[in-house]
Amino acid sequence: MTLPVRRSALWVAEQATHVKIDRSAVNAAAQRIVDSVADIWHNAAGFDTELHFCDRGPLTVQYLLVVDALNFCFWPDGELEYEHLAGGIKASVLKDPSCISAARLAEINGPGVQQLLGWHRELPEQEERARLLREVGAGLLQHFKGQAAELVAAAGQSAVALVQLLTAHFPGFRDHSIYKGRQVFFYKRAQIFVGDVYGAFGGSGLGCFDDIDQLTMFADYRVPVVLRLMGLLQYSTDLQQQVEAKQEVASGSEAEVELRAASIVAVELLKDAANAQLQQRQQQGEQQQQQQQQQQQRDAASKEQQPAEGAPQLLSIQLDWWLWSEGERMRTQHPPHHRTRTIYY
Ligand SMILES: Nc1nc2c(c(CN[C@H]3C=C[C@H](O)[C@@H]3O)cn2[C@@H]2O[C@H](COP(=O)(O)O)[C@@H](O)[C@H]2O)c(=O)[nH]1
Repeated sequence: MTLPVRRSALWVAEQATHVKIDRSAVNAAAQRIVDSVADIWHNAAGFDTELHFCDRGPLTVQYLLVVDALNFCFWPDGELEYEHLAGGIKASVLKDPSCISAARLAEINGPGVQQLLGWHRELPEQEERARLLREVGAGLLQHFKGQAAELVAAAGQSAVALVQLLTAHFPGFRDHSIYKGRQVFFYKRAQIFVGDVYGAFGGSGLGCFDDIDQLTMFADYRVPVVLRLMGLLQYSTDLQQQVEAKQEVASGSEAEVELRAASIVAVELLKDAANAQLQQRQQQGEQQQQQQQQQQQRDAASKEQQPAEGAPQLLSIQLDWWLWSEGERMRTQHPPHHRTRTIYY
């Protein structure tokens, strides 16, 4: 089983006119990634357990589904960031774990969402966020005994199956567009939910997925900024002016779809180049070691050149977390991100 995300992103990138991928920048960018791979392993392995509620039990899964049902479009508030979403809901859960029960979610209203986050003013699209949470509560009650952990268990340790269950039962997660007459898929909040469960549980227990490598990066509005600064994405003059002037890029427009698709394809190219460089370093390291051994054992029978043990390979989601963290860290210095009013990212 595979997701339709990569394939449809490639199809868009091949004919994009508003956003181009500069393949000549891939190797240098991959070098930067490989030079900071220790940081990536730390970041990727270490899900941010300070920021998030993380007791490695079913309540953690419930919490992550609520976070990722609301994980979109903070920018109209100007002050609201992802950490306020994740941290605010964590504080509410610590005070009253039943606040995110399916029954409570199925009844929540706009002010109830603001209270769940502990935010000091009305949230952007507050009523829409309440509707999406009611949809999650009703869907969990109807299909999964009210438990997000049951939803994850129903996927049988398959990341792809979990994305399919989410998009089948919860319309708010069906992140797709129609581009030049064809349906193209991003599934950003569905995929990031799987990535978050994987990260929160350290890849074991409810976070164990045999096909986690099938997930793509999460097409948001933060990572494209970083990819463009690394020289991987080039915007048309019109799009560049629109983004820098903080003018909205309409949801479903060709430029918006191309921005998201090019981000997915660029991260795949970056991942493949970085993994090739990691493999090469591993082999060079082994060859140097072997030359030293052969130097010391001049008369020993020459050893069969063993193929390099598979160097640890980077996943798209690990690259995504690193790129996103870079974007978050530098967000006050970076140029503006594109602004699209959407429920998807
Ligand atoms: N591609 C990608 N996009 C991500 C995330 C996350 C949160 N990930 C954390 C969860 C577990 C780990 O600990 C990660 O650190 C949020 N977003 C998106 O960014 C935007 C928010 O930006 P700002 O307004 O600056 O907070 C918005 O579209 C939101 O949906 C990610 O990981 N990758």
